[in-house]
Amino acid sequence: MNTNNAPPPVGSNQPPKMTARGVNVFYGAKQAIKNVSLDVRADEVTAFIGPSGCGKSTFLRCFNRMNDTVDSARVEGEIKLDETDIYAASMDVVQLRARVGMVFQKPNPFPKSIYENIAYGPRIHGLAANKTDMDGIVEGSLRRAGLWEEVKDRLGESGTAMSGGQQQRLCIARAIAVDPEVILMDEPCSALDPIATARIEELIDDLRGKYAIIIVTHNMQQAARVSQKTAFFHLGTMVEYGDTSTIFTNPSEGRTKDYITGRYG
Ligand SMILES: Nc1ncnc2c1ncn2[C@@H]1O[C@H](COP(=O)(O)OP(=O)(O)OP(=O)(O)O)[C@@H](O)[C@H]1O
Repeated sequence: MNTNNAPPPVGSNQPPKMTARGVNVFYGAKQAIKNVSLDVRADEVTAFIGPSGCGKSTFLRCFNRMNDTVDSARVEGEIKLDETDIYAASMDVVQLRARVGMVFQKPNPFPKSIYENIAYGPRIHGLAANKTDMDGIVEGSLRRAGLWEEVKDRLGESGTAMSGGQQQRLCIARAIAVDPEVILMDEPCSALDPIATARIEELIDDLRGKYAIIIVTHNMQQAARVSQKTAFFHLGTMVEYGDTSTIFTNPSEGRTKDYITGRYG
C-alpha cells in the first residue's frame, strides 16, 4: 500500500533485468557463495559490499559466467538475463559477455590504439557495416564514457599510454561499444586516485538508467554515493539487501550495522 501518495520509483513495475535464484559457488570443496537470490533492476545501480573474502567478486562473476574461466569453480542455481537462463547449454558465452559487460579492478586496455580498443568488440560482433559506422560507434562510446574531448585528436595513440583514470574510462567505453544491457564493475576505482575516482563515479551516475549496473566496492562512501540498491555480504551469504539509503541509515541486521559502522571489515 502506498501510504504517502509518492509515485512509485521509475521502473519499479518492470520485471528485473537479471535474477539470481539459489546460487551456490564452490572452489573445489570450499563454498564461497551460499544460496544467494537477488533481482537486478535495469534502471538502477546495485552495489555489493562486505568484508574482504565474503564473496562479492565471486557472485558478481556469476552474472556473465566469468567463473567459467576458473577451473576449480562450480556454480549451482539459476541466473537469468530477462527470461534466458545464462547457464543453459545453448547459451553463447561470447554473446552473453557482450550483453553483460565487465570492467575490472585494474584498467586493462588492449596494447593497441585508443580507436582499436573500442572498435575490437563491435568488429567481432559485426556491429558496423563500414568505416563510417565504426567511427560513429567509437565516437559515441567515447562520448558516453566522458572521454571523447580528451582523446579525439589522438585516437591512434596507444590505450596503455593514458592515465589510469583515462584507461578505466576507456575500458568502460569498450564495454559500452558492444551495446550491453548490463555492466559489471569489480572495484573499478581501487587503482585510481581520488580525482579519477570522482570522475568514474560521475560516469556511473550518467550511465545509470541506460544500463543495469552492478558494482563491487570496498568503499562504503562510494556505494552510498553511486548506488540505489545495496547488498551486504558476509562469509558467502547475502545478509541484507535493500535501498541503499536504508542499508546505510537503518539496516535490519546487526551484522550489516556492525560493518557500516566500521566495527569489522
Ligand atoms: N580462484 C579461486 N580459487 C579458490 N578460492 C577462491 C578463488 N577466488 C576466490 N576464492 C575464495 O573465495 C572466497 C570469496 O572470494 P571473493 O574474491 O569472491 O571475495 P571478495 O568479497 O570479492 O573479496 P575481496 O573484497 O578481498 O576482493 C574467498 O575465501 C577466496 O579466498
